[in-house]
Amino acid sequence: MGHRASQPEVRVLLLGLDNAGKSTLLYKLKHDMSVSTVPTIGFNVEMIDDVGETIHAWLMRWEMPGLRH
Ligand SMILES: Nc1nc2c(ncn2[C@@H]2O[C@H](COP(=O)(O)OP(=O)(O)OP(=O)(O)O)[C@@H](O)[C@H]2O)c(=O)[nH]1
Ligand SMILES: [Mg+2]
Repeated sequence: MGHRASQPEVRVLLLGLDNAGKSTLLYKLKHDMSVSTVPTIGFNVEMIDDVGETIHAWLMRWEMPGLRH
């Protein structure tokens, strides 16, 4: 569904307690910006194309002592 042949489609199930930040993380990954959320009724499904660079940048930052957010 729209992904490049060299990049396999990966399906991720995001689980967490109420108000844990699941929707915030989902939309941060999709739009690379913080959005205001309301409690989710049911569930959200989003297609996100190529988050590799974003995740790589996060991992690089988290691996730097003292730079955690
Ligand atoms: N301080 C802080 N607040 C966060 C973070 N992530 C999300 N929040 C806040 O936590 C609240 C809940 O975030 P949501 O993303 O709606 O949480 P959710 O897990 O989707 O909640 P439900 O849909 O009700 O299960 C919001 O007010 C967010 O702004 C974070 O990393 N740090
Ligand atoms: Mg939610």
